[in-house]
Amino acid sequence: MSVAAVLTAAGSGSRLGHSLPKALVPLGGQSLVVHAARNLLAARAAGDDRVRVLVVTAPAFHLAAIERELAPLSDQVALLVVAGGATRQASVAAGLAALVADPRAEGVDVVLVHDAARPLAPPSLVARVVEAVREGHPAVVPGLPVTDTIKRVAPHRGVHVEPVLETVPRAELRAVQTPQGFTRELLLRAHSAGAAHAHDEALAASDDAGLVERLGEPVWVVAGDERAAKITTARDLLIAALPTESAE
Ligand SMILES: Nc1ccn([C@@H]2O[C@H](COP(=O)(O)OP(=O)(O)OP(=O)(O)O)[C@@H](O)[C@H]2O)c(=O)n1
Ligand SMILES: C[C@](O)(CO)[C@H](O)COP(=O)(O)O
Repeated sequence: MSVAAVLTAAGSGSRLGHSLPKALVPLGGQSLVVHAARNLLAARAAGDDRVRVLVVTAPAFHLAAIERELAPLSDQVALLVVAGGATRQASVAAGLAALVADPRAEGVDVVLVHDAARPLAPPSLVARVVEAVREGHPAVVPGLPVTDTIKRVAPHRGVHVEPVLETVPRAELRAVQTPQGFTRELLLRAHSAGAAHAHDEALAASDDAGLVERLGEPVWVVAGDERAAKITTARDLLIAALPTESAE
């Protein structure tokens, strides 16, 4: 029994507007993908349960660069870098295909899926997700309560003033982060069932738990962590670079 992680790093980072693909953009002297990988590998769930196989999805033209970045970690973990796909879902599917084909993943029964775009997700969050899966929850996501009031609208193309349909009860909402954790069997089944839509951005699932929901299987939420914020824009990168009080 052991844990593997698929670390998605194949996005271009178009909204970040950097000359490098987002995963290779530096933050405090290390690239985002190295931060994310180090935090995954530092996590220790109960019983020294930790990530023993790491599959990283990379932009096809930057495979070698991502491999070079992560090479220093190869003495801590069985490491694989594979080309991603057209969508995040397709990239995760490519990572899972590489995982199941690798003999080093034979004993893996829990798989995490994590975004390099969330480089500062702390090891304690990773361990919390693994432990919730081990406790018998086959699909687990970290989530934070939302602090804004959320309204559902009726968007119409080309119309810049949108009518509100309703205010969604905020107490029921969670903003979901990564890493998300799954039993290997369930994650493979969810991706297999969703494969037909994986390459279409409009139809692909925006997270892996969404594919599990489409199967009709339950998904569970554990407490998220503000440090796991997603870096999407240049402003997010500036905020991530601010000193924090409680580095782990
Ligand atoms: N085809 C894709 C698209 C995204 N990702 C990964 O999925 C995570 C979340 O994606 P996002 O933050 O949207 O990253 P980008 O797609 O790179 O950003 P943008 O949409 O601004 O181009 C990131 O770690 C990204 O590298 C991926 O592996 N393969
Ligand atoms: C997986 C995710 O990070 C959970 O919040 C999010 O759905 C990724 O979305 P993106 O549009 O691919 O950044």
